Amino acid sequence: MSLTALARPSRALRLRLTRQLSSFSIPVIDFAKFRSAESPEGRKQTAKDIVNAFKESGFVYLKNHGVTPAEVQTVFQKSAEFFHLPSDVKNGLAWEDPRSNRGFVKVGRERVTQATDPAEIAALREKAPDYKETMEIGRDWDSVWKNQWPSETQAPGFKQNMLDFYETCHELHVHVMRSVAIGLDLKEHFFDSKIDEKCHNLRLLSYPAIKTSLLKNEGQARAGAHSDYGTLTLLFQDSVGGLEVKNPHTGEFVPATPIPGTIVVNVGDLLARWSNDVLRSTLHRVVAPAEKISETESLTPARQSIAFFCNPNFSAEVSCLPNCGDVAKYPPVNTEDYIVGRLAVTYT
Ligand SMILES: O=C(O)CCC(=O)C(=O)O
Ligand SMILES: [Fe+2]
Repeated sequence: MSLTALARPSRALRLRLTRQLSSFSIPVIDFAKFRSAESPEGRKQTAKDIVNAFKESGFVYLKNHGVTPAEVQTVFQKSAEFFHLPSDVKNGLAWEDPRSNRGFVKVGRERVTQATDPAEIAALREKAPDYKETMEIGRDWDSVWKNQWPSETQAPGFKQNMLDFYETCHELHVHVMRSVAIGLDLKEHFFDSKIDEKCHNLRLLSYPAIKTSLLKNEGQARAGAHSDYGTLTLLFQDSVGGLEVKNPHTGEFVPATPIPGTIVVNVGDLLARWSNDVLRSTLHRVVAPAEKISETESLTPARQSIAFFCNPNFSAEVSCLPNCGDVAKYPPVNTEDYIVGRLAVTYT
């Protein structure tokens, strides 16, 4: 056999590799098979499917997840009402501190990115801020940090709905983390005591309508390419579209098209680190939706989404999990130090 033949993979192998690289997909997983626990085999298989998807793309769509359509609809409605409040009311509830990470963030204050140099991030924010408004909500009983609620007259029912939704999302996080534990051949309840203090962040997002041409400037997007920071993100999107996920093999961004009734669930950086990069925290961004709106100057329609960023307990130390390789790639890190550090550089 010639040396060239040795160095060059066979045509069949090349074809197989090309197919693997281009077959990046975000699977739809029926979570009822896990949550309703009808058969142990069904649960185990679902857990394996979720973990395999988290290894491959870092993203899944969950259907039959247990969060009712009525609850999601109400939260979208209350969120829309909130963003319609006058600017001075919203600005009176302004986000102030990464340690609190609560309150209203107006267009231009955040620039999510993978850059780590504060000067570089500040320059990016100046040139191409994220074109979105958000409202950040944390656990409501924190002894130090307080949520920035609008009054009941300004936003009737807002607070209670958000608090209920916070609990619902926390519960779902516990179930999905149990599936991750099983999928990684850990004990089902391995994560329970490390994620029970509800140190999460409920983020309401509103992307105003914008001339599509403005989103075409270099580096500009509704939300720039970034990864999330915690364990998992539960993302509820409306039907507008625009979320894209980066295929780690090809560098291409692939649309995560909205599928009614599903939740997009993705792995965050802390879970990737916990798993020694066995699970993948994948870059994603929000751009103008794929379809062209009109021939001349097109307007990208307003979009709403709701992200629930799940975190380990802030006191939890994140260090290489069992069954995730012999050599830890990262030193242990304290959850709060890590999350607050990441938040501190993305906001102005
Ligand atoms: O709005 C979306 O679809 C995604 C938002 C997002 O990725 C984020 O806020 O981290
Ligand atoms: Fe994100």
